[in-house]
Amino acid sequence: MSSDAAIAVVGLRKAYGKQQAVAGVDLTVDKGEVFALLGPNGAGKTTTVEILEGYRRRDAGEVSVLGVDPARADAAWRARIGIVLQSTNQFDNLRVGELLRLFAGYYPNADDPAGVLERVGLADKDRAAVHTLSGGQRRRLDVALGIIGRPELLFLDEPTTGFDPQARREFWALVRDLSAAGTTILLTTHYLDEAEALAGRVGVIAGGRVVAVAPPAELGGRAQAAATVSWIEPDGPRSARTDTPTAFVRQLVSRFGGAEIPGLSVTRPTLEEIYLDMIGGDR
Ligand SMILES: Nc1ncnc2c1ncn2[C@@H]1O[C@H](COP(=O)(O)OP(=O)(O)OP(=O)(O)O)[C@@H](O)[C@H]1O
Repeated sequence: MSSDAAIAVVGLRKAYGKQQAVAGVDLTVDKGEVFALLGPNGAGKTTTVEILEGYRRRDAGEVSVLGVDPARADAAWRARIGIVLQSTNQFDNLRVGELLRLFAGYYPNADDPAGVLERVGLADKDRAAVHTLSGGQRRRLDVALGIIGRPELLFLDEPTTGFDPQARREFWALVRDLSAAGTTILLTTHYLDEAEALAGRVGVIAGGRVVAVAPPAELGGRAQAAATVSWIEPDGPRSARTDTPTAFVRQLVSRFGGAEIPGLSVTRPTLEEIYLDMIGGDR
């Protein structure tokens, strides 16, 4: 397996009784990459990620995470990865800053708790009890707990569920900062715009297998897909699908005598359309 890979998976399989949750996943995530795992409910994303995190045993396959098999990982390896877990209410009675300082104590090279609270937008909640946080604030605290140990590799499982639009944008900026600082990030999300905004590559899992891996702009031949040109004629709106939108628009321009073409737009299929096409057979 390549030494440049933060995560390398070959032939991963896991069944729960008769249910084959992961049916031969191959996956490589390079160091420094932001990789988004997409897939419908029940596709096998969480099972795959939990195996990578060392929380679940696999039935078969080779797995290397930061050069170590997570099934045999120790505390030193665990300190190098960060996991943003779904919230638990185990620490509800602690104060936000107190909880973060407690977690910082578990890591050999922890970040500054006050600085981390600032970065996740919770600086003013240092003394608030955890149970008083809103859903979105609680999720930001989960992120703070995931990054306090300065992880080399960060797992983010549906990190922005419950965020308002502004909080999502702020979170995206935080992910970009972490990425710019060299953190490798494996993200699972159901938000296609999130994958498109953050990920260098996306992998689509369906039926326990990776069915496609590509940069978001190229997934499923998106970059080459036919374009739709839309405009408005005096008697109503028109649209046309074409492989040569530039030539098509040139013709329109000459037909409109060089004047502005009302309502003109040229669009390609969205990532969501391509994705829904791709998983269509699995729903
Ligand atoms: N602990 C378990 N016991 C039995 N079956 C399980 C268990 N965990 C997951 N499964 C099954 O394995 C399959 C894959 O589940 P998994 O949670 O990995 O999917 P997912 O892609 O993360 O889905 P979602 O998007 O809904 O989170 C599903 O059919 C699920 O019902």
